Amino acid sequence: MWGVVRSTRLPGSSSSLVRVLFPRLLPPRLLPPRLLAPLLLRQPARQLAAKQVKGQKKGHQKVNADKQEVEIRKTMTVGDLARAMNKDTDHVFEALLNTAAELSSLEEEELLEERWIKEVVKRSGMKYRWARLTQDRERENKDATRRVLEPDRLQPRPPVVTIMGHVDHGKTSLLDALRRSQLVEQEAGGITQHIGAFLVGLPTGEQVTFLDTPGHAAFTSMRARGAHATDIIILVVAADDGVMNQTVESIQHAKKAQVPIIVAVNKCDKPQAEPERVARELLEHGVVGEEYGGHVQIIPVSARKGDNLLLLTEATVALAEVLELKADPSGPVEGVVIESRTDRGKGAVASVIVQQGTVRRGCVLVAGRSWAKVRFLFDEQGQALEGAGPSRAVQLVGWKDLPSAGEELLEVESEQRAREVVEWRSYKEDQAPPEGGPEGDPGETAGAPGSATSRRGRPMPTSAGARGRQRCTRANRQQAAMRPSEKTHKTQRSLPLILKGDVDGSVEAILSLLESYDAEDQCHMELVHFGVGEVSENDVRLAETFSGSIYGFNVSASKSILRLAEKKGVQIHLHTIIYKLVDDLKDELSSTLPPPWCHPTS
Ligand SMILES: Nc1nc2c(ncn2[C@@H]2O[C@H](COP(=O)(O)OP(=O)(O)OP(=O)(O)O)[C@@H](O)[C@H]2O)c(=O)[nH]1
Repeated sequence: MWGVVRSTRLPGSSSSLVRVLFPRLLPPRLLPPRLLAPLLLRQPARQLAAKQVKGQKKGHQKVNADKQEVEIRKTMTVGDLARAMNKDTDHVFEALLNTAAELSSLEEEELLEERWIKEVVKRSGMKYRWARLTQDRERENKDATRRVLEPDRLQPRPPVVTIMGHVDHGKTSLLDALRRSQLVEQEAGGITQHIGAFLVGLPTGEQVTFLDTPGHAAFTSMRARGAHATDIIILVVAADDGVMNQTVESIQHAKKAQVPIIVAVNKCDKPQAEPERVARELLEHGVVGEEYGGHVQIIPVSARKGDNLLLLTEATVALAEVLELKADPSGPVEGVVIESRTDRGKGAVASVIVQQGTVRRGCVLVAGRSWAKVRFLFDEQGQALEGAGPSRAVQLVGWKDLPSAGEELLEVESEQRAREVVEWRSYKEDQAPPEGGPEGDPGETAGAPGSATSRRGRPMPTSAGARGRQRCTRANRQQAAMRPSEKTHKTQRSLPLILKGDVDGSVEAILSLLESYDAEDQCHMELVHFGVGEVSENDVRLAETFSGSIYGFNVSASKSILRLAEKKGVQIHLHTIIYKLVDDLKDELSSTLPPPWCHPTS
């Protein structure tokens, strides 16, 4: 989706240099003499230097002491190593020539194997020192973890349900209809707040918590996490449209997360409705309805008319009984953050689903790298609560920083302990390998700091926020590590970016989209900073320092900020439609490329 307009590789980019330097990709006779000569010259020089060192056995100790020391870690990219050695990345590639290292696929942001890290240092006439090992030995694990549950304390709890399905099949209408039915039932005059989830009570007294996740394709990553925080998925399929792409995608999410499905065949009020056809189409995707001998309940409904909504909720409760959902309402709180935002009056506010324990005022909680001493709890009607037990969705006020959606929530014994956990996680996150590294799918990183584990022990995908933070830290580190001359004479084209959004969920969704950017070799997208809230003076200053642009989604910028930006030559792009923002960004990335007729020759 990112295809930047011109596809010509930029001469001089590190990847093209690798190919030039790597003889297997380009036979030596094709190498331009300008590049070949220094290579041929350097090789014997290095061998000679090695021979000289061998011959000087007596002076060996002294030579070793004189060598430049490089601090190495087990996880280092080519770029990291180059910076640690105070060299450029081409030096690292060059040092790996004539070794078995896979240079053809090696890029600046790729992790190097430990043996190649050592080899590069050795071949550069330097010596290494393990940085991380000594630090790790000194640093004890201070993280907070989930507790081991005691079976005799467990009590039945309401199910947490996510509604998924194809665009326009009626997810929002169904959620609204369910929420309305609840309001009518309670006859509550309170204002319904969007807190990412709401509780529906049945006439029989049972309750269901519905996760109110956004339905658009752009929010796929959030939905994936929704599936992990949920007990049951209601799959909405329009009776007049049948099984479509995102219906299949939702089935896959459910299967991957091992969450059972109930199918709501919506729009059954329409004359074109064919619920039987939907049931047949679902068979092809392994969703077997009861009438075909399977276990999946397929219920015809109409969100518009409110038909069969009670039946749908009852089916959900019946399935929950089969699942024997239980939790311990006592003991330390555990949960998951489903939404977070900054409120003018209340400060950082997080909507969470409680999974174990009962959250109360005064509880000290950690979520990722944020912590809170709970000052207030509110339900979706804006009513203050004394406490909220398992499966309840509540808004919590009292956070020091905004936690990210999808993050695991854990109670700790004191504020001091919370600070300790957050400090430990920040340290671990800074140490973590970059996304796309050899440690597995970045979306499925288990046990990484700030990532959550579901109640069934399934790993929750790392939030786009956590990955974005890693990216930001690296971008800032790289910028900080640059010599002043390099800051002004960077050869690789790059677009430094500052991203602001109204709520955490929208920032996460945009970060997920940015992750699919695949034209790094043409223009490097450098995420300098991202966050929730209006465009601030600090954002403009950052953009000025990095010569970058600010992109805002559903946020504004005051007149004084706009004036400051104009004065500093910083561009602010404000959007209310996510795809317009992405299109605008694509245009800006394309505009950083040179016109096709003026590629530099060296
Ligand atoms: N006739 C009929 N129309 C419905 C029903 N439910 C939803 N619609 C209509 O279908 C359209 C899409 O409904 P939404 O609830 O926005 O669908 P959605 O799946 O949430 O859409 P996205 O958020 O874009 O994925 C709207 O025009 C609704 O009025 C229904 O039960 N019957």
